[in-house]
Amino acid sequence: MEKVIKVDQLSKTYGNLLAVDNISLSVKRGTVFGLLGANGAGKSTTIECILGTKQADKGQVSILGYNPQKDRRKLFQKVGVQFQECDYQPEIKVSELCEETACLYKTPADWRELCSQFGIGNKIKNAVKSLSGGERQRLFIVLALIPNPEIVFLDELTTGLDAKARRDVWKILSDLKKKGLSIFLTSHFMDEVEVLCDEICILKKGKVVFYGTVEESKVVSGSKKFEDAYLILSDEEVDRE
Ligand SMILES: Nc1ncnc2c1ncn2[C@@H]1O[C@H](COP(=O)(O)OP(=O)(O)OP(=O)(O)O)[C@@H](O)[C@H]1O
Repeated sequence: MEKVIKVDQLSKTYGNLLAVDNISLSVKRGTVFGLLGANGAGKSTTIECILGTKQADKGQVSILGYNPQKDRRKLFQKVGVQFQECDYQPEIKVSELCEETACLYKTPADWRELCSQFGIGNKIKNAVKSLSGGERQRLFIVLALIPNPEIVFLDELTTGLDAKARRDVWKILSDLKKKGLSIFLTSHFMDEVEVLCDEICILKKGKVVFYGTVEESKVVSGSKKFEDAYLILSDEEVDRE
């Protein structure tokens, strides 16, 4: 199967801190890849180095065969990114932000349909700043999908969403995956990872401590439940003792 993301021996330091330590991974087309790890394990830094928004100290990255730093313009049309926050004019409405975003792409998705799929169809006339935290989070997923991307990066996918909204998001992403979308996500919710991810990589202090499927993680750790497997492999239990 074609690999849409290839990362080879990526490292990134902040001063004396080795935040990403020699990470290699790849993502196959039409699959969901989950990057997991405790707070501070290096997930966001890895994503930013993959996207080229942060300069890695070492390593090679290719997205859809392009170098993300050199071929930013070409990748812009093909890759969606969910931001935790984004800059928008203070009074801008949901519809205006979506329209402005759609204008940037050659073949944008129907943002009205996306908004209603994500349960914010009745909010499009409202100011973005008036949305609840969970509504804004859903809007940011919509914005990431407006490019009609081949790959989408979703950092802390459903943080702040209620139980129903989380399940709705899982269903929509599963449907998009069936249509060929490749998804790179981070999440602290193991139920979500278990439902969505074809492959996972667990980081601890910037290093890969497990790479494989959810099922394999259970076998390797001798756990029946994935959450237990995650805690054992990421060593979070030991750290908290
Ligand atoms: N700009 C920065 N300058 C200095 N240190 C940083 C910077 N950004 C991140 N770090 C540190 O690098 C490490 C990795 O941070 P990162 O944000 O990548 O972790 P994360 O796995 O995404 O965490 P979380 O789950 O809390 O979002 C942490 O120790 C963090 O404090």
